Amino acid sequence: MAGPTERPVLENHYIKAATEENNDKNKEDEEEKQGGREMAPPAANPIHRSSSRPQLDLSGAAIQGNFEERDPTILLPNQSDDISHLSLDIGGSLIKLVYFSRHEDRSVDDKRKRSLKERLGVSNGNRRSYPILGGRLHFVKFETSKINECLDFISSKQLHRGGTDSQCWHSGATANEDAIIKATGGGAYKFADLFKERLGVSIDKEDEMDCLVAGANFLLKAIRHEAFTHMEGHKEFVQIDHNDLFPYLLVNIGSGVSMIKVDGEGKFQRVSGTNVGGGTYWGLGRLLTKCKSFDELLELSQRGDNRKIDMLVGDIYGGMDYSKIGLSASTIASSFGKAIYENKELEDYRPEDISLSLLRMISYNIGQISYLNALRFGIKRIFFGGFFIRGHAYTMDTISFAVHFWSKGEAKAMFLRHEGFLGALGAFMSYEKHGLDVLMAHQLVERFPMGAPYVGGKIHGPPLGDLNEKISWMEKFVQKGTEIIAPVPMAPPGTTGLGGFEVPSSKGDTLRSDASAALNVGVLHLVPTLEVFPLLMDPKTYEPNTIDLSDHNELEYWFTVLSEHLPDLVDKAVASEGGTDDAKRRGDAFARAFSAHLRRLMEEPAAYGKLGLANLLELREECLREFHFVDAYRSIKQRENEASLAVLPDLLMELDSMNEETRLLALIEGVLAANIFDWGSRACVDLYHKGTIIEIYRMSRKKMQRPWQVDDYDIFKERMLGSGEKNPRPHRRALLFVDNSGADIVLGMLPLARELLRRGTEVVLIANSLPALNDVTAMELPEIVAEAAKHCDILRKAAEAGGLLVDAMINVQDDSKGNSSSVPLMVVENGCGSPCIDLRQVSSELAAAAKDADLVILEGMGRALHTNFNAHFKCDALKLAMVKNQRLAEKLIKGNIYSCVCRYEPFA
Ligand SMILES: Nc1ncnc2c1ncn2[C@@H]1O[C@H](COP(=O)(O)OP(=O)(O)O)[C@@H](O)[C@H]1O
Ligand SMILES: CC(C)(COP(=O)(O)O)[C@@H](O)C(=O)NCCC(=O)O
Ligand SMILES: [Mn+2]
Repeated sequence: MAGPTERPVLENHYIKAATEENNDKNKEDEEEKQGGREMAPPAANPIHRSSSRPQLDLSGAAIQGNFEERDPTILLPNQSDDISHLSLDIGGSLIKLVYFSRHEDRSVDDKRKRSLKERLGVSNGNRRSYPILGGRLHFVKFETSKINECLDFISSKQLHRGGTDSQCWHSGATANEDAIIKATGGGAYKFADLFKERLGVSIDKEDEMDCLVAGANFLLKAIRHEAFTHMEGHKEFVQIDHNDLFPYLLVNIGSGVSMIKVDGEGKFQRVSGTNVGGGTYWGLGRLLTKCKSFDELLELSQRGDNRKIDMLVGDIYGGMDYSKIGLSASTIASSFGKAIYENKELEDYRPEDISLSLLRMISYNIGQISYLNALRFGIKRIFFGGFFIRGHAYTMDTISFAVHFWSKGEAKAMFLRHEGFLGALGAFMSYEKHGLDVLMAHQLVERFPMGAPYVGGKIHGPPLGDLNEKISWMEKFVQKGTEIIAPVPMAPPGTTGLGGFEVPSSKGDTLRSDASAALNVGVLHLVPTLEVFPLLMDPKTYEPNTIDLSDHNELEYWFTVLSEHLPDLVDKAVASEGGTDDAKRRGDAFARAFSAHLRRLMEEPAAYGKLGLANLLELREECLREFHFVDAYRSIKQRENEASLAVLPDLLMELDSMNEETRLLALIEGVLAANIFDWGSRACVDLYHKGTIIEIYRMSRKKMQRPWQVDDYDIFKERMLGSGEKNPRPHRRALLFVDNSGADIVLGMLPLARELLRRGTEVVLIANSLPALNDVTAMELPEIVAEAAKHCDILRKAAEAGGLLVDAMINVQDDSKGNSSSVPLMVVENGCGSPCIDLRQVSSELAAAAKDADLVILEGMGRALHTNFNAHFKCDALKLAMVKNQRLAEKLIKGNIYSCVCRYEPFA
């Protein structure tokens, strides 16, 4: 288990200016060196989930001092980061820093995409008079006593140069003489001169309460899993209804405590506070225990027994309860009360016991005063923020217990994942026209890269400047035999027993070190182009995940599946990058990083927010991208596409020889059979050693017998072909969420698309924006369609009408010019880079394409089973998948591996 002892390792290898952004430049350098550009998919990365590459000017970069020294500093004298905005909250104990790094818009707006946008009515211009920028929000903190390190950090990242004034938020202006940084907290006044002197910037002071409230309101509205309850060691995320947020009581526990009644945006009143707060615990605790750090003090408390120093009811009542007024013998009657009558000195008490008594005293007191204020104003919800809480389970349990106890369960204590950053976020929001205030949950994606800077001080966020640094840092851990920990810290599992006034039964063993990033926050990606899929029946109640991993058995099972799959994935990833030594090293680092995430999540499943299987599968893809594996299954996809395209003409001929009814069934069978090509499934990968693609496809087709385990085919058939004489009206537009490359798309989904086109339905093929396993991407699909169209008039005309063949079809005789009657076939990216799809966050093109659609077809295990199995739509929906996992088959559909799902849900 990692603990504070890891700090020296971090410190040794930290390079101050080599920051996260360096990754991107470095990546480009590496790609250039390896000639990897041609291999990589086109530079267009239309959805900036993780692919931003702000440019750094590395010219003149130099290590100051000896690399072997602790803390070597790299200076980048010429680097002016693409516009950054910085805001600060300088408190009595800690400096909180929020900064923004911009995604550079690298999307290639090619001819095909432009025509698609026109067709779909997606405007490039924003509805606002100024665009909301895509980018990333980073959260870092420093101890206020180490303000110089904070200034070094700002200076090394040039954070003060981007945000010169509110106008340059959009213009990318560089430094000027009048640079201004928004800051709140007392230090904004106290240190204003120091900032001017050291960085040449002026501090624009923002009111602390305004900022706290603005920050809290933003988080509660825009971050989906921000607020949670924590009772008796159990953490549960709370869905906040935006229309029913106010009033609430905000209790910010910093050095001191503020209690603010919040009635709306900018509408609030500081109703109370207490001087017994985080500073009291840390200050008094330091004096009484001689602890050197806050975390040390907190960790001591976990091994303490407060009965040694607190006076309990039983101590006064001779071991008995005072049951008449509901006090048990073990209730604390008087914190530290035992010290008055025992003839002992400070040295006679264990620091562990003192720390726990102090923590309980302060937490109960704050909980109680908060409750009284909530009662005063008839408020039921209390949100607690501030770094006193530090994601520490015992602290939260104690506060929750107090609120619950005194309010007799009427009031609820809730906590915030960005607990200490409310003020800094609020200050950030006070920059005019940044657009943050109007961003909504669906436009924010939180990522957890290894070693994202989180904690300042000597560490300045782990030493992970460029990828090389990141890998060296991880290798050092391995050499030292220290377990690598995921970037997000860990509150001890099962921290408390009863909480409350009883002696906690277990307080956990170790407190995750601050050095590993102390809270449950990642890097917040702002992606203004994401939208909620408009055809969702009820976005508010929509939950993408079918499998909830908060069930420990479930988590354990999927953890094992993903762990066992790792070696094969690493092989493929390394091979996809030419099998070079560099690729092997990155592969190794990826495996360690992803394993660390898995371990971290096993210990605390809610560490990164609410965890579903889709999140885990996406995390794996993100982690691959983090280690610069652009497309691990590239060559496999290519090989399978080619093999499948070679047999497509025969399949089409066979289909065309059938009558309508036989053909429709054959098409659905074909989709289900071809969904067997899934490199994410252990069972399927084993299968691929036993035959060629075509052999496996044939075998799968042969076994495709109805009834399927879930079989709504007859209703679907009736909707498509009607019954008796009546010919039903064809669907206007079908959205086909396609899955895998190769046979799946070529022999399964494309023939189905062709049938829909033949019947007069517009078809939109929706594919991933970024690679994930062997899934086909929106970038690859036009090429595949073009190849298929060489063998098929229907596809060709439709693709032409859809603007798909603008540059892909060179060899084909065009006999369809002027044929305006053909129904278009389009390809649209979904905004994802995962085998699953969260329909709350899709590309704006997909949202636009959905406008006229009356049929949604979701294909594959990831899109139709792991996610969206229970999703309802405002149109007809067909979910098609082969279940390639025994346990899932049993659990979800009471079937077996290779059972099939054909679920049709007509819109009433
Ligand atoms: N690494 C740390 N160093 C010092 N105090 C910490 C640390 N982590 C958590 N704390 C607690 O957080 C409190 C500061 O919380 P914060 O919300 O930053 O308030 P302020 O704005 O007053 O500094 C400290 O008084 C202490 O109780
Ligand atoms: C990653 C996947 C969801 C991809 O399936 P697909 O959407 O391609 O049908 C699936 O392969 C999966 O759940 N794999 C893990 C389970 C296993 O290996 O059995
Ligand atoms: Mn897939």
